[in-house]
Amino acid sequence: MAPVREMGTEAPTKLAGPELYEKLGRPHKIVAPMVDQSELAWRILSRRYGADLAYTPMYHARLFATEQHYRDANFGPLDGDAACDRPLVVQFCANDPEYLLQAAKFVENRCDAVDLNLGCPQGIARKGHYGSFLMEDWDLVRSLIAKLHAELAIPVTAKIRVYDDWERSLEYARIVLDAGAQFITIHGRTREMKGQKTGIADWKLLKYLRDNLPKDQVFFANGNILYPEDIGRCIDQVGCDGVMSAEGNLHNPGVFWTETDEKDKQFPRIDKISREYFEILKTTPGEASRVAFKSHMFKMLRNFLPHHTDIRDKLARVTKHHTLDQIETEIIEEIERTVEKVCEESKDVVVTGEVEEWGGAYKQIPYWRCQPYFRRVDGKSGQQVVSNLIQDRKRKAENIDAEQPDPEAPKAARLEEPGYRAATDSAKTAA
Ligand SMILES: Cc1cc2nc3c(=O)[nH]c(=O)nc-3n(C[C@H](O)[C@H](O)[C@H](O)COP(=O)(O)O)c2cc1C
Repeated sequence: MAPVREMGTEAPTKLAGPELYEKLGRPHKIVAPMVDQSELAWRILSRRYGADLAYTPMYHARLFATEQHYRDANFGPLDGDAACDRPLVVQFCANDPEYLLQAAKFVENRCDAVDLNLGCPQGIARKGHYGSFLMEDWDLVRSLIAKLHAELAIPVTAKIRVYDDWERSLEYARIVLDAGAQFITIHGRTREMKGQKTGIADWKLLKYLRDNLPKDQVFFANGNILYPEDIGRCIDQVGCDGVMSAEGNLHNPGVFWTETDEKDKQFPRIDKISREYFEILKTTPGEASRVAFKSHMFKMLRNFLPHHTDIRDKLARVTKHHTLDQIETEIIEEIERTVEKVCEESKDVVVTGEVEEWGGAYKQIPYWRCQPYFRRVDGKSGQQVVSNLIQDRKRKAENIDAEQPDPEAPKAARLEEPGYRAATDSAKTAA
């Protein structure tokens, strides 16, 4: 059983949002909660590359409250450790205030706040009636947050999605805050925007919400982060306190590196980052970090693996039965040997394109470095299209090849990743 406060005792006094934000060192680069992906090892790695706050994956409150095995598998002895895993917010999904409180009690001394997931759009959340499917049940949202606000020793926070209707989105955010949430993270996409329909997050709506919520409300924006520069752009455009990234962080932990423009930090070589991540993995106990290994590697190496299919095949064959020694010799060392050789033979330069209408610029990054993922369009990888776009602009600037425009360049506008979507969106707005 989780430790329960004695009947009749006063609700604990705890930090309000602005005080908590100060205490945590005013974090503004935030690792998003990600099921099976924002586990301890990944959080440690992301912090080394600039993240200053991290969220755990979403845990199921009832299972966490009632099943020791579930807790042990997901939240090991070093999770929330003062030396290696703070500041930390632990996220739950829930539809029962009692279970939510019981679950939260287990972690109240091992994190800085507990977050309620109000954004999960997946079928499993519809079935279980949690995440974004509570957007129709504001009374339940209120009672879940209010319960933690009244009875948990640490602050409660919430992460929500938006509605198409801006006023409704604002009303919803106010419900969440009035119930007691101290930080609010707003993912600028609606519940319907998922999978192929992901689309761009709406920073204009996020700005509207920011402007109409209390000035001292701690507000994190989520969505559309491709490159480190996008973090500053988002803070400027939305006026938020911090920026949360999920997919951008998974494909490139360097996305949070804004201190310098060193390419080894912003777009780490995949041999170096694989080694660094693996060394962390060796020191992090618990099932969660081991389970996440393969998926992290596939994402960080996404652009590299099509060039080195032997490594892709070996990685695909990794199972939970592989020992760390086997992983080291079969995968990590193989990547190191291969990238060393490639680097000797190839040009290792990051080329930044012109500033696009959406306010940022695409980059051409060597395939052996971490970089954002662009979905395939018309059989072309997004990265190919980005390269073509940059080359085309360069040629035009140099007045070369004027008669033969690159046939791929116009297709860039049809790519679905955030930057591309932002490009088409702002073009539409301007029109
Ligand atoms: C692999 C993965 C797992 C996710 N799991 C969670 C989760 O546990 N809780 C949550 O609130 N959102 C979750 N999300 C959503 C992200 O936190 C984030 O809101 C969304 O991906 C948009 O941010 P992005 O544009 O930076 O990817 C997940 C996203 C991904 C890609």
